[in-house]
Amino acid sequence: MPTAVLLPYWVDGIQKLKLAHQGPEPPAPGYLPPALRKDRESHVRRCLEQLRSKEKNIEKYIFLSQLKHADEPMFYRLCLDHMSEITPLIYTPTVGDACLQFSHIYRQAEGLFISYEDKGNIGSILRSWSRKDDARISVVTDGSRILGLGDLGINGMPISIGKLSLYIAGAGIRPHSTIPICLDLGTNNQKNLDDLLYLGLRRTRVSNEEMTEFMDEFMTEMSRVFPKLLVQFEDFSTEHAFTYLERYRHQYPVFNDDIQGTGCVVLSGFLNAARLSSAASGRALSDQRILFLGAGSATVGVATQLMSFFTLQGLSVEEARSRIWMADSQGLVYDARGPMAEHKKAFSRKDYSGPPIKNLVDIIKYVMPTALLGLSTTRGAFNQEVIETMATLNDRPIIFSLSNPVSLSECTFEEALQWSRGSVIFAGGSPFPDVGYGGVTRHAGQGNNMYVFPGLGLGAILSKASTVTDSMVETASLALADSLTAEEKAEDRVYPVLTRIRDISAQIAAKVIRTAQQERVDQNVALRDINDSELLKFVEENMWQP
Ligand SMILES: NC(=O)C1=CN([C@@H]2O[C@H](COP(=O)(O)OP(=O)(O)OC[C@H]3O[C@@H](n4cnc5c(N)ncnc54)[C@H](O)[C@@H]3O)[C@@H](O)[C@H]2O)C=CC1
Ligand SMILES: CC(=O)C(=O)O
Ligand SMILES: [Mg+2]
Repeated sequence: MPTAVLLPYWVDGIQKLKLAHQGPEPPAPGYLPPALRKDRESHVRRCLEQLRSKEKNIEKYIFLSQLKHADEPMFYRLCLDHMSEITPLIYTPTVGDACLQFSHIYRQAEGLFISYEDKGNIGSILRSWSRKDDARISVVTDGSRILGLGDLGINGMPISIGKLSLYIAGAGIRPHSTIPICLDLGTNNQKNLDDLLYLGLRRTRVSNEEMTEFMDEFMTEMSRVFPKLLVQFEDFSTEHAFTYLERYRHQYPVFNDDIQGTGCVVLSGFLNAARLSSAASGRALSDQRILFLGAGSATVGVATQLMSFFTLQGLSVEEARSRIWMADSQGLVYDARGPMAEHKKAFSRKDYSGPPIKNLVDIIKYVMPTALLGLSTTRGAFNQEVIETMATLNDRPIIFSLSNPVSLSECTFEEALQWSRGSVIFAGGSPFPDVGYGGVTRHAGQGNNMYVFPGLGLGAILSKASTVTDSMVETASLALADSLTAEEKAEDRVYPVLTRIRDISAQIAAKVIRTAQQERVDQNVALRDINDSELLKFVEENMWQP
């Protein structure tokens, strides 16, 4: 089996990467201990035993990273066979710690680092990637807003790596088709700048103008060197997230995971939650009142997706907008409050002009929300009083505590259950363990974009979409919402169980391909002529198996 170990080497002072294969393919018998020559299955158990022997999650992360380098198929075999155990170790919450400690736990090259000092020369750095023709998807971060942890600079690389591992595990994207990229445009994180082991440029972030010049060169060269590449922007700080999505989305196949992926996954969970709450209250979907805590890129992405869905249900744009309220660190967002960032304006309330309402309980009493969605990076923001107030107002309050990692979640699943006396319909951004309540095992949904980006990406890649349209994103959301089984519905789940991710990704991908066709952005036109079941089969057959 080939393994994807990347070894750095230098030509004329420029670092390049080459794939090193560990031993011949397949390994010559002498390289393997006798028991392994016949029996690979026992090695699965051996790897699992080694993983489980580590006490700290960060040690498990390091072990898994090294396993991926040494024996990639085995790493993905473990991911697929033990999805619920491994995902929190390679993704949120552990990936948050891996980012915080990246410069200290760094062992070997993985992915591409492109720094501001490479400006003018970005094309040659990209051309040093050894599998250019295979490249299909890249996750690109500039490390400026990693999860809710803020500006981590080059230490953000594990987020690109972690997301791509989920593309491979969750949707069967071929490992050698993925390129994790971290852009180093400096960092304003003093702790990193003072850290002698910090691996990035030791400078504060470049200006907006300098960044835009850099990004223009980067995107131009990316499309030249990797003409078939889909780019996922990840964890850019708020304004840059919006700016670069808008700047490139009509020119290249790109999407922003935090804006569009999150919008997509939260709409999906919200639709299932609204169905459950309506069974208790009889309230129509269009009568839901949604309050967000946090008014950043993720919140605006979700609010935009909800609004678009409500208009499809027959509401006017203004009626749809009127169902949505936002609160940020200064309280309720409303026009009369004064100047505000551009991205908040579309959802700033025009129907309130009193004094600022800063306290969340007061905001809830004013808005009377049926759903409270947290994307505020503020642990404890949904305290007992907040949840009790929501439970007083609603038979089944919808409370999604979506900030990552767990240490920044607005509340835990257990808190939400206890304080609402079991009535809550809950999802968290990170995984929360099951909780026994009233003699029943309750399951927290994981409202995380990881449920949709693998399938959305696979659909875009297989259809060879020239752009990723809003309708493709919306299709992915509705496909996920529709994917609940009868058993999952009976268990009050708002997202499917994670172990079904491959099936779900296949369904999402097939529907995304159909939407790409309807919008005529598909370049793989041969897929237009096959029926739905053939299309699903085509998708499944194209999923890489470890
Ligand atoms: N579950 C998921 O799939 C996703 C979760 N997220 C999480 O959402 C969080 C926010 O992400 P972005 O919107 O991209 O960040 P952002 O930086 O654009 O926005 C953060 C917002 O939170 C507000 N905020 C900060 N402190 C607050 C407080 N004490 N009270 C009320 N609001 C406060 C800020 O004013 C800002 O509006 C992060 O923790 C991130 O990990 C982001 C994307 C996807
Ligand atoms: C999940 C994700 O994309 C985030 O927390 O930023
Ligand atoms: Mg993100």
